[in-house]
Amino acid sequence: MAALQTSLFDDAPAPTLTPLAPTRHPLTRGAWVDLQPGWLSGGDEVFDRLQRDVPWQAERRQMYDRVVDVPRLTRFYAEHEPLPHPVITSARDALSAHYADELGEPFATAGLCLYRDGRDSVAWHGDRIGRSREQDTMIAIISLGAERVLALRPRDGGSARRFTLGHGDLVVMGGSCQRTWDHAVPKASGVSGPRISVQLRVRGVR
Ligand SMILES: O=C(O)CCC(=O)C(=O)O
Ligand SMILES: [Fe+2]
Repeated sequence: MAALQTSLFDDAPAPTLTPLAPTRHPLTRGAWVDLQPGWLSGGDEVFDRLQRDVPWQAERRQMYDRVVDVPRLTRFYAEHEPLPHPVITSARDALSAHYADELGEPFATAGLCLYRDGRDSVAWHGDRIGRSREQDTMIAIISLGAERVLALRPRDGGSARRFTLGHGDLVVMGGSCQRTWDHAVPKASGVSGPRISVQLRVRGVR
């Protein structure tokens, strides 16, 4: 019965993307981070739907000569695959339009990650599978749910930066960031609630 299916979210405010006006934080070596806290409002409904509907999978990742469990759940949406919430499509299109001149191509794929609590994390890495190994690119992330830190550190040494991402915040890593810096979401002992990260990337970059 349709009425029953929607009733769970009937009282929730509709998800809304506010106009894009991120603040740029330059890093070293032509890397930068754009931030817009609270870009998505009404994200509770989005979080609940994604947590419930996405076919989450345990992640295995090749690291050196071993395959290890990465402590978080993920789901990758390839280009043209239907996305699990319409607001992700709207966000992808708004970001593609906003960054068109600078990026030169649209955002195409969506990687979703579920950090079940503060014990889930992702270790230091750059998204260097594909063209991003040699070329500048952008990775846009919408953060939902529990506040977590996105840490960044230059690969050639130097001091790390930490950006706290809250519910509905947008962060875009750009310029040389994937090649010259690494990033991580460290374990957070005080965090008991879940976080969902939605990462938008261009074709051929992971
Ligand atoms: O959780 C995040 O916001 C970052 C995830 C990430 O860096 C990745 O999956 O490549
Ligand atoms: Fe990453």
